[in-house]
Amino acid sequence: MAEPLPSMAEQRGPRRTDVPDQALRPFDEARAEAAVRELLIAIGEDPDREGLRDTPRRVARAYREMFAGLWQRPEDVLTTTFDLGHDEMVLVKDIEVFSMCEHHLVPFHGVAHVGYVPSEEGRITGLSKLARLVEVYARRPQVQERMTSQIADALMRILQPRGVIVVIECEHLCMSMRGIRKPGSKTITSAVRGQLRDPATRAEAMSLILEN
Ligand SMILES: Nc1nc2c(ncn2[C@@H]2O[C@H](COP(=O)(O)OP(=O)(O)OP(=O)(O)O)[C@@H](O)[C@H]2O)c(=O)[nH]1
Ligand SMILES: [Zn+2]
Repeated sequence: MAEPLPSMAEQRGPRRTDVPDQALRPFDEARAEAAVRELLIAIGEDPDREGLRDTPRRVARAYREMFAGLWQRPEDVLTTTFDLGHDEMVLVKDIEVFSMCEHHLVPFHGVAHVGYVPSEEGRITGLSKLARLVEVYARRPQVQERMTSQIADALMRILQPRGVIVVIECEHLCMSMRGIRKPGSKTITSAVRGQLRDPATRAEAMSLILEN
């Protein structure tokens, strides 16, 4: 007989409301594997049948990759900056995003648009770094609203631009493949900081984002 697992009540720690910016501990592949094996048993499957034998290991590795953002800091990806003297808006559109809904641990995916107005000195970053920043926050258990504001706040803090706009459009599979089952619905979130709050600048950014 397998040892009974401790009840959820026994396993729960104190409730915390803050979201840590970093992983609380290193990734524990053995624990992830054991948990997936346990999940397969819980859904009535045989984790020892041929097709499932390697699944706990595969899922553990896939989770390590999908949640890799927990071990990354935005400072580490926004390293390359240049003083180009360009002080007009820079916008990178249609950055593909895959994240995991923290309520159901199923994916949500879509696109992110990230724009900023550089500081007076025109300090800018590499364009790919904006996409890397999106990845840092997407590869975590997330809600779309928090991911949107985390990206905006990290850019403001590290690059110190005059303003930032982040718009994210995603389909949540927890609304498509289960629950309410509404495939195709899109959730749009935005976070606007600094000078981009100004209606004219914001409208310019939004028209660039929405035009095809
Ligand atoms: N605001 C927000 N809600 C989300 C996000 N991802 C998933 N959700 C919602 O989180 C909610 C969780 O609701 P619960 O009632 O606790 O869970 P549930 O019974 O599985 O809910 P249903 O999905 O309605 O079946 C659902 O309404 C989801 O649509 C997100 O990124 N942002
Ligand atoms: Zn969900």
